[in-house]
Amino acid sequence: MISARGLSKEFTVKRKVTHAVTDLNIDVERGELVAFLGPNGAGKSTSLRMLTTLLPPTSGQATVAGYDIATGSAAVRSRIGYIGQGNSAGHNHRVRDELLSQGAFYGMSRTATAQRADELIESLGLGGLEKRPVLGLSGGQKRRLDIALGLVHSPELLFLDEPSTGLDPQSRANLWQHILTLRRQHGTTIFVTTHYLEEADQFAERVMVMDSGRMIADDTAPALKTRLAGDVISIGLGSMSEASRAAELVATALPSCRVNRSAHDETVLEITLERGNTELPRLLRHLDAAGVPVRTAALRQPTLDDVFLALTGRSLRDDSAAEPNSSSAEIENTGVRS
Ligand SMILES: Nc1ncnc2c1ncn2[C@@H]1O[C@H](COP(=O)(O)OP(=O)(O)OP(=O)(O)O)[C@@H](O)[C@H]1O
Repeated sequence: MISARGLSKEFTVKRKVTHAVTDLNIDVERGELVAFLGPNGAGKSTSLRMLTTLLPPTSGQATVAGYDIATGSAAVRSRIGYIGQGNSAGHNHRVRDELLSQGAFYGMSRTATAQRADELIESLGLGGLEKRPVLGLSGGQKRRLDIALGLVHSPELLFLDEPSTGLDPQSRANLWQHILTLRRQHGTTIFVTTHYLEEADQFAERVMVMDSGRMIADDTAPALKTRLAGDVISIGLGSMSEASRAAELVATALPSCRVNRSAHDETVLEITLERGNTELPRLLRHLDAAGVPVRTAALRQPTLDDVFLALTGRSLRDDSAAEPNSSSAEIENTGVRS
């Protein structure tokens, strides 16, 4: 569905060159759901705009839905849907009229457009809103209308640029349910950029990570986490000196792990390692036997943010995307010797 080789884009503004995207290589199979992650300015939108033929690349080539983006842009456009970051619907127009105009724009017959509009209104949960002006829709309803507009001509491939940004958690979850249902029903290939790491983790089969215009990772979320991040065990000690002693003992017992002090509490050690669930009991016994009582212990599965941190040394998570990690399990340890 998508094959890109060496795709690059430079912008020159007042003689200053920005390498927005450098040497991008992508292969996406029919039916895949791929999440494209990266911090602000990483080059995600520029990549999407090149793949959707909105922006000519500076160098490199790509075929999308079987056609070259440079020589077959009309064929590409007729086979894809692109939902950008802004709302695409006209504010004073009514929901169903917008869908009908979109069908006419793609050269569909009136009957086919009307049938498709009604199908999309039903499948995107817009029933009852057909005659409502776009201005009167909620944020989540507007985004669902945008998606419906992108799907009127039944594209094989749908590009979504941050579809859920600005929505409350419930509307985001609802939007994703609609996206997943569409995919299940029609087998649409979906390529989505998002700032929400949890969404990518939960819904995408494949995660591509961009940073500074380059692709730095491309795999399934579990594979990236296992290969790059590792589990994190946090253990709380009674004092700074006990934490130092525990850090030495841990580093000796598990030479391949990483031991850091928590940024929030220096008496807490954060130990990054593989197979945290089997290592945690061993570690507790070891510290106990050495006479270092552990006050608290917690095991956290890695997140995609840990993956980004491992790759770049920086966190991808910003405050607006922050959500508690529901998979962490906390275990109390009294520190009593056995
Ligand atoms: N039309 C343009 N002219 C000049 N520079 C641009 C243009 N479009 C993008 N850039 C620059 O290219 C780089 C990549 O931008 P891009 O919008 O692709 O990033 P992004 O990953 O989509 O970011 P965000 O998550 O904020 O949307 C940035 O440094 C941006 O300032």
